[in-house]
Amino acid sequence: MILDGKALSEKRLEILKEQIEDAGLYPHLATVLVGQDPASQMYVRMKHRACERVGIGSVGIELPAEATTQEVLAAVNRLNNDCDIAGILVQLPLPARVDTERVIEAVLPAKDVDGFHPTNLGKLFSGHPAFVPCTPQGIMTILAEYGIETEGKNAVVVGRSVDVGRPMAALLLNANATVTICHSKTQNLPAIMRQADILVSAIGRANFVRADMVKEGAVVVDVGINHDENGKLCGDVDFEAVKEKASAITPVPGGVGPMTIATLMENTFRAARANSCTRVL
Ligand SMILES: NC(=O)C1=CN([C@@H]2O[C@H](COP(=O)(O)OP(=O)(O)OC[C@H]3O[C@@H](n4cnc5c(N)ncnc54)[C@H](OP(=O)(O)O)[C@@H]3O)[C@@H](O)[C@H]2O)C=CC1
Ligand SMILES: Nc1nc(=O)c2c([nH]1)NC[C@@H]1CN(c3ccc(C(=O)N[C@@H](CCC(=O)O)C(=O)O)cc3)C=[N+]21
Repeated sequence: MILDGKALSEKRLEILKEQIEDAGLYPHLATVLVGQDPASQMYVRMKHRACERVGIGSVGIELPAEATTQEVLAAVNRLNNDCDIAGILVQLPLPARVDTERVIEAVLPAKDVDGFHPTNLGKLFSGHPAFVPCTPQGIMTILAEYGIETEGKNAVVVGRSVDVGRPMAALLLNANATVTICHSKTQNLPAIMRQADILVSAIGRANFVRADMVKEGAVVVDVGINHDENGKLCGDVDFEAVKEKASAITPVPGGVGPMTIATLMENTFRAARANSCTRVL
């Protein structure tokens, strides 16, 4: 079974558009982009396009690559204090000189639609999620929509980043899976991966996950966004070989990525509903 994140995201965006209309709200998402990285520019454009589709206004703040931590903090503070902004997304990665931690901690947790603020991550890890990072939340939506059970299952998450691997593990744990988190120092990684009923790969290496690392019948979720030797977009998983072994698998493109963006839109609507000072503009 191919887990069609693209189709599911389209469906969720349609539903969301109606919910936003019915609520009589015109939520706004602000993105903060520092520098001119073409991939980051593309992601921000994709997010603004999704906003437009569902009836969310978007404000794009762009700062030069030389911006200081103070300048980024000032931009975030202005957005925190702007009643019309429901959600704030600081596009990552920030240039190395900028103190990413300080910037993320400056975003008001109530506007942190990325779910990266320590308050929101703490809530997630304590089993009381508020805003949850969009990529792992989108993956949970895929699993739920396709009726994939997590309770009691062995879940293996490869990758421990704050934006994907760690919150993915917390969500699976909250959903009663038995969770193992692996990373670049993990010993016997293929043997651990072969134990997985649900295998999530968030590494960032083309064709890392081969068929011999996957248990027959496993559910395989591919978070990776890479380019193969021919420059073609691909995930972490050797899709053609692994799909023969897996009971279900997400493709790249068209799997996790579109669900990340749909979840961002859902989080922004939630932020707007909770934001007592959001007015209809
Ligand atoms: N589809 C989507 O919506 C999204 C896709 N992505 C993509 O997902 C991938 C991961 O993103 P992100 O989590 O931000 O990346 P990071 O680079 O922050 O983290 C990668 C993780 O993979 C681990 N890792 C790297 N190499 C190996 C290895 N050989 N064996 C085991 N573990 C390894 C690292 O371990 P260690 O900690 O030890 O260094 C690290 O924990 C990227 O391709 C990114 O583009 C990211 C966000 C959203
Ligand atoms: N603050 C912040 N929040 C993020 O959520 C965030 C971020 N920074 N930095 C970068 C990563 C990456 N990310 C993706 C979103 C959509 C696709 C996506 O839709 N991909 C399409 C393919 C798009 C293409 O053609 O390249 C797909 O997989 O089908 C991928 C990756 C969000 N990120």
